[in-house]
Amino acid sequence: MIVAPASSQGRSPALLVDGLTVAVSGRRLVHGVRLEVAGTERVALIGASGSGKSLTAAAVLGTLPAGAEVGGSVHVAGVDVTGRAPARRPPAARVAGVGQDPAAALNPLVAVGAQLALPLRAHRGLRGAALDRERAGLLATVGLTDSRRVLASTPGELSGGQRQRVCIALALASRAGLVVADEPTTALDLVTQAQVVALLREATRDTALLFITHDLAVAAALCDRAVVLHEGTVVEDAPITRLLSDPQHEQTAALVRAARAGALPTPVGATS
Ligand SMILES: Nc1ncnc2c1ncn2[C@@H]1O[C@H](COP(=O)(O)OP(=O)(O)OP(=O)(O)O)[C@@H](O)[C@H]1O
Repeated sequence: MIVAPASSQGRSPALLVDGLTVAVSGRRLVHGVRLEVAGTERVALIGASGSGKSLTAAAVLGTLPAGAEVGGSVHVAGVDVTGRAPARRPPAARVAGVGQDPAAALNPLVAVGAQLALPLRAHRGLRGAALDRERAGLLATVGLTDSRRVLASTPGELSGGQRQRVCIALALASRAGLVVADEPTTALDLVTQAQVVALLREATRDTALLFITHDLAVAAALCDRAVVLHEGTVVEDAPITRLLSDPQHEQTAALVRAARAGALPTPVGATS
């Protein structure tokens, strides 16, 4: 089903999640989430641990656990992909994912070059010299200039930051209109975190980004707007500058305090 155009230009948003509910083993964990990401917008989905960020991201990516019950709708570029696995979505509704653990996302036994070749062949039909040029170009885009060495390396021969750069290159390889990055900097040291955030900003210049994080400071460095989740419900959706200066919900205020203190957020209602 094609949704009605959302923007004034008459184009469907890159992502429209409406009334999303997710239940696992009969337990409702996401309750009617609504969020929208326009064409080249970068939006943070933010909340404390357990607030439902990853389940929402998984519903968008089509990677919910088997048996999860989904309600409401997920539209990517106007295409209804609710409950559809990635392989059952048309190319126009492709979503690229970057996870929090690059070591888990990459095949440890296969050289980076071969892993990068897969989406370039499958989604863009590249072969031979064109494939080689695109691989080197993608690695340069993510700041890996020693492309010959990186392409020949297995993931274990790279640093954690280099592995995450490879994952971002993989996400860009399919030219999906929407990138969903679920806590992609969590496993990295502070300096590498800042580099990966800068890279994501640059790499998603022409792409929509849904950036999942518990850290409002990281979100502010990358995104213009944030959707705040609490116990599976959206409690606030506003420009990040407004969230920082004038949080409307207690949970947002807790995230602001945590960002200012450089610490992890304490869920609202916690007694310690
Ligand atoms: N496969 C699953 N089976 C059962 N419960 C789950 C499953 N995945 C998540 N949950 C539960 O759903 C709730 C939301 O989890 P989710 O992973 O979406 O939170 P999150 O905001 O991404 O947290 P974190 O920041 O810690 O990753 C939590 O209570 C979690 O325990």
